[in-house]
Amino acid sequence: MRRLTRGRRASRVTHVEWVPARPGQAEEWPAWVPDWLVKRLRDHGVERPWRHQVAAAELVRSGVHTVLATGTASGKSLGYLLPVLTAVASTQPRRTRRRGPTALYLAPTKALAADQLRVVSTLGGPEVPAITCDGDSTREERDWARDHAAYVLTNPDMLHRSVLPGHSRWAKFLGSLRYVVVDECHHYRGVFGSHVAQVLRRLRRLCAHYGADPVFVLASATVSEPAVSASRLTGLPVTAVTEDASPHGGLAFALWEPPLTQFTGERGAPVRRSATAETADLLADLVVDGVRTVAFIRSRRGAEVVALQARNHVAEVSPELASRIAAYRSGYLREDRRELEQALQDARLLGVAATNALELGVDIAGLDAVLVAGYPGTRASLWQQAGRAGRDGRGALAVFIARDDPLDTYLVHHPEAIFGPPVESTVLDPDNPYVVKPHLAAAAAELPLTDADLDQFGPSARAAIEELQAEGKVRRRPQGWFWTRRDRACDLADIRSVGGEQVRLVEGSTGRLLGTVDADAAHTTAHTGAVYLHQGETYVVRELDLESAVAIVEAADPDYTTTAREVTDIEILESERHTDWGPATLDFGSVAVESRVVSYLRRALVTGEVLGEVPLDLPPRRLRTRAVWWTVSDEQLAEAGLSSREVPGAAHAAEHASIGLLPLFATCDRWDIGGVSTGLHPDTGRVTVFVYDGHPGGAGFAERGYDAAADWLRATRDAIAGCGCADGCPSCVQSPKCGNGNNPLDKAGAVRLLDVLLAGAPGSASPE
Ligand SMILES: Nc1ncnc2c1ncn2[C@@H]1O[C@H](COP(=O)(O)OP(=O)(O)OP(=O)(O)O)[C@@H](O)[C@H]1O
Repeated sequence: MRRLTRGRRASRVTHVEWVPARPGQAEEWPAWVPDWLVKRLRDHGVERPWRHQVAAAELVRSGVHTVLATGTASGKSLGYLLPVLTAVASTQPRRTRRRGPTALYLAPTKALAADQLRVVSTLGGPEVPAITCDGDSTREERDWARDHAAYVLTNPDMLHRSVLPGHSRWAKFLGSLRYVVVDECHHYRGVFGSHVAQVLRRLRRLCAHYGADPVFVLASATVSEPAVSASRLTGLPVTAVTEDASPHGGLAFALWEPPLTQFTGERGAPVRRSATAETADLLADLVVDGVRTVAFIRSRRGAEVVALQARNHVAEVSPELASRIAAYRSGYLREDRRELEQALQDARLLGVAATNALELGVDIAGLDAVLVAGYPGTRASLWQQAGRAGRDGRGALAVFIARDDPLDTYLVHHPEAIFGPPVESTVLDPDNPYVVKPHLAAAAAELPLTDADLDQFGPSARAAIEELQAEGKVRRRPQGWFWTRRDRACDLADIRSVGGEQVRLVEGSTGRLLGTVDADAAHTTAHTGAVYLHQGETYVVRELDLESAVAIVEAADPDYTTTAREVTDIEILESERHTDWGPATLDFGSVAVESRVVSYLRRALVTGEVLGEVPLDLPPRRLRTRAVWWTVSDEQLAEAGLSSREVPGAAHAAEHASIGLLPLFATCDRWDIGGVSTGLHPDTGRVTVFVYDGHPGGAGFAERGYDAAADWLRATRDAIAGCGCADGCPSCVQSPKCGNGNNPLDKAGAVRLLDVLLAGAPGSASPE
């Protein structure tokens, strides 16, 4: 640590948190855990369970829906495996076995389910017949899963497309279902989360039909209010276990802010050295010192650049050492991960630059340091990555290196947001009518939908089923609503997409179909000239043809990235929730948004320097969604000393920074939300700043913004005020996707505007 911060670099470390080593708190095995299971666990080095594992296991065993939200590698799996394996195991000889209780395990990725199968097979042995069932399974494997398995590992996609529509073949399995395990449940957020929430409601309805009422057990990263998110996801009351009793080694966790350079960006704003360049330097230094390090970078291209630069730096000192740095770029293949773990383990490799692909399911012992280049989007991910350091109980180092955006800047200056109690919550809206509707159709195709069923699908279900009826997709008969078409109802919902039409990505030189992208997202990510990342490979879009819904792309290796810029108008349709903050107002409700991509910006990959802006001619898109918005009165503007000429720049700057900071409170990506600000909005008659969900029907992010508004806008104010630049830069108020070229922006005005807004917010000291 000391060596890294020598000389000029000292000022780049904004904070070091010493996380002390903590001994584990073990308990005795619950009396109901069978001896064979205890023996197998002991054989695998688990002498006794940690306290939180027993707490969760007892709750689950007694039939309470439970979410286990403890730290990375705290042994969450064992917390649910104890009761689940105990319940579904059978000691009868296999041939004479009758179908006993079953369990279903859901993972967000196939790779994670495959990894979990190894654990379950090892612990469950012949007593628990287990198998994965996913898109790659053969017919024989699926048949076996249905007819013989006690523990089936799958994913929500497979449930949605195969298991639920074909439920009659799964009748015995579903009728015997005792437990549903939802692993890494913080992944089910935003629109994807809303879809999975509906898939789980369909699952529960079919289980009830076959006479089962399974207990749900969820595992989550540490987030705020895990029980609330888990309840929203499952539609059931859920109890949380959050106290982590597993041991960990000491960790020095440093926060790092790259220095300003002599480069200037848009409107003469100072540019910071890129997180990528800074990370490459740190990785090189650590490797030279023989420190086993993994650097996490958001994009695959970035990971390659970091590995290459680190190798070049190290080669100046020792060419031999340079070959012990690698980029991790082989997707999710398990063999690759195992090879990498092994190479790091036996020190053949000393430095790895990896994407988040490495984040889940890697058990690397003996990692001395972790570098995290840029906030990985959620605090859960940050800890998941940093938590890879020091797994073997020895002291370790983690460094978070800020990129130049408002959230990263805020974090390096506000360590409590990383080390204090979590404020981020896993956000999803199970009642999004755009999501509920296709799932109701799928449910009606599975079994006729009754009035009582509709209640399970939430408050928007009744209107949705009536729409489906008007469209002639379902018909009402005495037993309920039926699906009337010959096509598959489940095809109406693509649970990994946000809805709407799809644009195909076609490689021009080969005619190969690479995949699809939502038409709406195509405007911002697959426009002509865009650098497009697909499964880690880089392509440049030669042409986006919206009429035929095709983007022609070519593999390429450009040394720049692109960012689309759009302009937006917004209309308030209805305010659903309202609060007054003194003379200021805060609302949440439905809005109609019209946006148009007008150009794209090219930025150098390594330095982040702006290379130029290219105009685009794309049609406007319309979106009905939800937004949070605030206004202040004219008297408050006067109090803030803002003249009518200054108001638009102040509001615009506050809007940009608030979009940047919302992901701290709601697990969303900056790209999932948008904003609009105006000095005078026709629907409010006042200066108004909106932040909206970028998906039809909303995704829950704006609502979380409304609920956490005082903390969120206070953090926004502090992020702007705390940035070291003079007049605004990408680290505070400039936004890469601003369609107005970041003009006008008034940094100082934004702080004054937010101050008058927040004066009447809850938790504020009353004005003197
Ligand atoms: N009571 C225990 N005693 C000793 N080792 C344990 C105990 N419980 C779990 N382990 C070990 O700890 C490691 C991490 O466990 P596991 O993968 O279940 O954690 P997790 O919380 O699910 O991790 P992640 O954060 O990656 O989701 C495993 O190698 C497991 O065998």
